[in-house]
Amino acid sequence: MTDMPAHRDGRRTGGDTVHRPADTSGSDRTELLPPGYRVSRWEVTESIGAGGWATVHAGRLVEGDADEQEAVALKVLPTAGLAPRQARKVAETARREVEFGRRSSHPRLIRLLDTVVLSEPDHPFLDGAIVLVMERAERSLRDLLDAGVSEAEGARLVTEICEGLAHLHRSGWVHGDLKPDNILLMADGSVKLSDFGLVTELTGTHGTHGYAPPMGTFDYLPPERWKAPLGEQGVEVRPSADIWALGITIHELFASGASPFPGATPMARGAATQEYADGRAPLRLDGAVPPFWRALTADCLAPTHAARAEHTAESLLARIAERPPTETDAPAPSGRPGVRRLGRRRAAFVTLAVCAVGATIWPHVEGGTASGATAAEPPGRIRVFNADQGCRGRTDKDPQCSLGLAIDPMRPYTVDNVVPTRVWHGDELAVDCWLAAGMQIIDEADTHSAEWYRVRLPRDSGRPTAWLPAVRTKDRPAVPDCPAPTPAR
Ligand SMILES: Nc1ncnc2c1ncn2[C@@H]1O[C@H](COP(=O)(O)OP(=O)(O)OP(=O)(O)O)[C@@H](O)[C@H]1O
Repeated sequence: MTDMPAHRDGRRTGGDTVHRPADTSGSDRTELLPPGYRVSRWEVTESIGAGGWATVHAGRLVEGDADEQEAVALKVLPTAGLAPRQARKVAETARREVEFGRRSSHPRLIRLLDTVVLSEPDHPFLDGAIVLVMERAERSLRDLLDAGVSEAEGARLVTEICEGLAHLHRSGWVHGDLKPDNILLMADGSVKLSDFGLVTELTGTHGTHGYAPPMGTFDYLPPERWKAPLGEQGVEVRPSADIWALGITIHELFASGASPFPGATPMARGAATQEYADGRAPLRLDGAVPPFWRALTADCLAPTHAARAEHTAESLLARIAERPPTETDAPAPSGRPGVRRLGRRRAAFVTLAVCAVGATIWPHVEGGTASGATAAEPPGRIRVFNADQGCRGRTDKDPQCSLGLAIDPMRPYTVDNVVPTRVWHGDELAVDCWLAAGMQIIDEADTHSAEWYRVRLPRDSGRPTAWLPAVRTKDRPAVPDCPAPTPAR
């Protein structure tokens, strides 16, 4: 979130000029808290960066239980020295983040672990500052833009962004400031949305809209926001605003950071946005954006709320799941599928913990045994292991904790390559055979493996078998080698 004129991209919303006060700390804002500084049970290790209102530091847990998250990010929102109006904005930002963090939890959203108010009578700039303690990401999507991504990698990233958005919208919230800076990448490469300072709860008779402070980031604001009246409650926002921001983000992802709207400054690009929305200029998408994503981006960038509203995060996820495979998804000559254009990026990540589209559960697992398997006695059995600690030790089959089985172990492990049947931590599966060299998978604990197990599916699931990455089980049964799999759909 920002409405600062001096921000990296000169971002600021229209009609609400707010200037950051002179920094009274006497130091670089990003070093607001020195290494070793103690914030409740955490200690600052280094600085990460600064946004419009906040500075973010890396921290580690120095007092707590062994199963608590050790690496955290500490987002500091100082209020001292601000004019009353600015202080109110910071407090409102913090209030939204905390309220949202308290009520929402999803694997695609950065988790808020705690909030702390600093008491530093001898340091007026820090005294009363609010610190949000969050899970720590490795970097943001912004860091990937210059180098560009392959289509397969882009597909995975957009899928995961949509999963986060779909959850938000389903739960009745609008993010309000979606952009590559607020799309964080964890150590395993998975996506989590962050920065909920402008998050808005949908109200209205049918829960269709909410009201937010007149802030945001110029380059990601939908055309209607430029003309939105500012009422007592703020400006009206709807989920379609996030879909617009998603369209800009997808374009930037495939076009090495380029906006679809021409202009040297955010204001100029804003003017171009309005020309397009008024029908005075066509939408010109960069040729680097692959055909499937061009069509999707154009729908996200439908010029009016009404036209955009039919493209929800859920419907986009379903479209992506149906995406026909392209050349970059096909096995590479080296026999290591899909890795050619990933460069330093890893081959494939376990990204299928959540699959919002058409998931059905493993219907015959009772007491942890897959009794509905197809043929007679299987050569082996394995238990599913979920690296996400929060998903272990629960028995409620929460969809957020479900794991996917691949259709083809040689293709990227993405939503278009999984069967509808889901499995959960502890499920026992019948195994036919072991594959040594499929698509390489990296789990949340950074375990790499190209090994897979072919597991049997229940009789009524439409196909006899599917594939579980070996990183998803701790068992190593003595089963025969699988024959080389033939490409499947
Ligand atoms: N949980 C986190 N883990 C790791 N880095 C983070 C985390 N949250 C934020 N950051 C990084 O810290 C920096 C500042 O983040 P912040 O949310 O304050 O600002 P921003 O989103 O860049 O700007 P603004 O909120 O003003 O639009 C960014 O580089 C961001 O990627």
